[in-house]
Amino acid sequence: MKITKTALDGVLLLEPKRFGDVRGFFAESWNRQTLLAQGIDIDFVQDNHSMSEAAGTLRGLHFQTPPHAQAKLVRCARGALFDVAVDIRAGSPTFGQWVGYDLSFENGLQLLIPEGFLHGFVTRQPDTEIAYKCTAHYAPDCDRAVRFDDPGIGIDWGMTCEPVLSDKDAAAPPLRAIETPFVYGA
Ligand SMILES: Cc1cn([C@H]2C[C@H](O)[C@@H](COP(=O)(O)OP(=O)(O)O[C@H]3O[C@H](C)C(=O)[C@H](O)[C@H]3O)O2)c(=O)[nH]c1=O
Repeated sequence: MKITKTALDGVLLLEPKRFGDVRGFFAESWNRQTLLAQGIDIDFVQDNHSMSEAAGTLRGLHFQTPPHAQAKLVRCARGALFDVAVDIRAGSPTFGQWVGYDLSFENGLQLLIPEGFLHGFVTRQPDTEIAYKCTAHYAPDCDRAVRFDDPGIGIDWGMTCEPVLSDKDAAAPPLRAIETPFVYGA
């Protein structure tokens, strides 16, 4: 498992080893001991899987508030997507800053996103499927959204057309308008 730090403290890019043979490949998409051996002590309670039919479908920017805040391990099970994390930890030197990575079935890359970050992605191919593990269960009352095109964050989604959005995401407020209950280093 190759692990690469990103510009946001705590957000990591993971590359599981693929064992190829005449049939295709095998990879461990998550192994608690493998990550623990590299100092990452994390366990998950829920797996999510969504499929987006159109290229240019954008889901996010989302997070859950404590006590149901979620860390996520994100991968692309089919197709390709651009995955984004935004630091919303009060006091963080990178508060409001973002990182984005191309995750695809082909490259097998994963993004590990701790609590205290917004998460969103835009698909690059039709029928793209995302699979991600969460450290806390879904809690609708704690589910929050921030608008994907918040000029205060300034994410370059690499889009050439208007995204396909849920009504919730289309109506999401800017980051400055919501309470961000996370503290850097807590
Ligand atoms: C997230 C979630 C949703 N749902 C139900 C609630 C709705 O009836 C339906 C669609 O939910 P939503 O529109 O919030 O789904 P996404 O827009 O894909 O949201 C997710 O996308 C971003 C990128 C994330 O990182 C979060 O996991 C999550 O916010 O699934 C559940 O039953 N359990 C869940 O954990």
